[in-house]
Amino acid sequence: MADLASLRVPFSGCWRCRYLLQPTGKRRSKAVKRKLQDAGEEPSSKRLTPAPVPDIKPKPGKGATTESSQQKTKKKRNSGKEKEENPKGRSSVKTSSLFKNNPDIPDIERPNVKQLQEEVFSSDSFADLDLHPHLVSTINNVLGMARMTSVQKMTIPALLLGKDTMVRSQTGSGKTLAYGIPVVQSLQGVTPKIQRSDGPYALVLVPTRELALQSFSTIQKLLKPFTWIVPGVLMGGEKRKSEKARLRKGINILISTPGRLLDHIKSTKNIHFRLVRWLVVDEADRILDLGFEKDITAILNALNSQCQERQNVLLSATLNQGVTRLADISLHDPVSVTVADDSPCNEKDAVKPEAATEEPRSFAMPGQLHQHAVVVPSKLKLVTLAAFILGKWKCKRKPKMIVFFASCELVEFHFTLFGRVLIPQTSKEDPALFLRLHGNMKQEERTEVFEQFTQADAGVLLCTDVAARGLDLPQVTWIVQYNAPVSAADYIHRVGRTARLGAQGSSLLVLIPSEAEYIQTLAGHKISVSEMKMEDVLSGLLMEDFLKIKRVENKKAESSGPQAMRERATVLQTKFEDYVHASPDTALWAKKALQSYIRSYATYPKSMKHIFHVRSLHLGHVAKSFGLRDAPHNLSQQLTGSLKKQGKVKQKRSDRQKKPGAKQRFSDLLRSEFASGLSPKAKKKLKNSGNSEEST
Ligand SMILES: Nc1ncnc2c1ncn2[C@@H]1O[C@H](COP(=O)(O)OP(=O)(O)OP(=O)(O)O)[C@@H](O)[C@H]1O
Repeated sequence: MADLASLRVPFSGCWRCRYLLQPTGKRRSKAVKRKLQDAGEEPSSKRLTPAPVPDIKPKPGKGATTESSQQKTKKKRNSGKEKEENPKGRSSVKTSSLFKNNPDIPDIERPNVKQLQEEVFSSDSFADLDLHPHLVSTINNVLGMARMTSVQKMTIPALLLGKDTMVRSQTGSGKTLAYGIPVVQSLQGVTPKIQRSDGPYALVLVPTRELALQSFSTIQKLLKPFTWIVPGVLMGGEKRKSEKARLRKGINILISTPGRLLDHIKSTKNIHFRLVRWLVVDEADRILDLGFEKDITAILNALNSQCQERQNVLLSATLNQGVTRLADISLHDPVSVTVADDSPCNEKDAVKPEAATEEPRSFAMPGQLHQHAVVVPSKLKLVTLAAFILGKWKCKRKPKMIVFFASCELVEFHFTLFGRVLIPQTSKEDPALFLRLHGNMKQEERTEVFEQFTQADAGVLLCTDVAARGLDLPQVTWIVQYNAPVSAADYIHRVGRTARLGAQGSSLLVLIPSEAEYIQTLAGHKISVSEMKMEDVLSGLLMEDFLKIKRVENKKAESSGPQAMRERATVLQTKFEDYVHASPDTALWAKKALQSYIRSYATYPKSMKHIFHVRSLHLGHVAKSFGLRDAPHNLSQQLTGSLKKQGKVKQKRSDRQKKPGAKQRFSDLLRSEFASGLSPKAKKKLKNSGNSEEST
């Protein structure tokens, strides 16, 4: 695949079981349901006349030949696929219906919850604090800030008193300065004056490289009048050698990701923590969770063995009382700063062991954030996302949008697919910035993309959760979650990339019908999401001329309304499918992306499996959202094969004999996917009824 990094692109419980186990005709819930088909149209499963389809020529080449032979075989057994005779009498399109045999979309009622709100700004100015006048003037003149935010007003005095502090306040409320200002204020007053060669006085841990760079930049600005204090950043992906050299020269405020810091602790002689007075753990719930446990324990051991007296600060928008459980952080008589508190705990509870397991029920959400969810059948997911992006790009004010995916592979797939399929169709005069960011990219590229998106007025950033925490990307207008997050906390951090510091922002969560219950889960955390109708998103396609169907002159009137919208969605889907099936390589590439999706789906925590379970997925339908015309039949082998390659399914022979291993489990999982939960008997019945999986 060509590297497209720099492309500029112009431009629910039992219900689920019923859907999987019953033929389409019987999929009729008693609950009030909305149909995809509008009232004027015959029910999809009964429609006999083929729907009008676009005039798209198959791509030439090997893949096209393969595809057409596949299609020939399909024709015999397939009653559900649409085809159309073009004027010359040739069958031109072979796209299965996007709008047939989909599960019903459950009605979503906006949950009646009152979100926790914070007052973002206080009425106090930085000059009201007992800060060095040069620091105040730097805040006022270099950073351009006069008033403190609420979290700053509450946190800075506590930290200036030397207290250990746990800080929770909503995303985009100014927590970086809430710790940055007291650190700088205290270090500028150290006598004798700090020397570069002294090494670290403050250690700031953050979860990602981009956040490390961002926090470094803020601290650097604050240090403008105090040139003798040297800040520095360590992060994976950079040359170790140059970092070692910088460490040797001396860094007084050290900002690092845990992994990289541990790397240096193990391998760099010149790193010591003898003078450390501050330990700041930003996004502490993330850093102190299981993923970083080993690293963080080793770092804290190194710290504890060298410095006894230090002030500890933990911060996050989703800080919970359990964060100190996994790490040996001995907070001494800590102050708990919570700007909007809904938890039953009071300040003292913050350190009580029994309170440590308690998850706050809810977290504050930005007041100007408008949250939406759209429920879309799997088959229509891809076109809906494309329609949403295209629709927003047509608006007068171009969007600055972040789209979250579950894995690096998914980001790469959609980045390339959208780039290749949408670029040639959109205006050259109005090119959109289309970027991607994920953990498998080289650091230079990550930094470049981060800076490019930061500076852009408009653009679409496709990314993983690497961009979910802490990043302060200015003027982001839309957050799209194409794959649901694994926790409410992750949801909050993702949407928190917009509507920062009182600004307006919107978010869209894309769910398939079996995931609709997730909206109630969010409501349990006092997160209120309103429904956006799929049809409204798809109707944006009516503005796209490149999706217009070329009709035979005088033969048929231009369709309008829902019918036209469906036709255009089908044209767009066909374009994606044509690209994916243009060669065996692209088809394999799409299958791998599909594998990645299924793998990521299997990683939802146990507590969420009733909503997100691979068995709820209909592989044939999901395949469509990867531009694949049918469910790949060798996916199981490919998946286990690739896992084996990665060494993830290595087992001793004796173990394999004892119990089914990862390979077997994955294989079972996917076999159930192929069967969509159907026993061979039920499958036969379904086939006889004319609703075989292949026809969906
Ligand atoms: N007192 C202030 N006045 C004006 N702007 C401020 C003030 N304090 C911080 N900001 C700005 O607000 C934005 C958000 O700040 P910051 O990134 O520190 O938020 P955060 O609370 O750490 O967010 P998250 O929880 O997402 O990490 C930044 O652009 C920052 O420069």
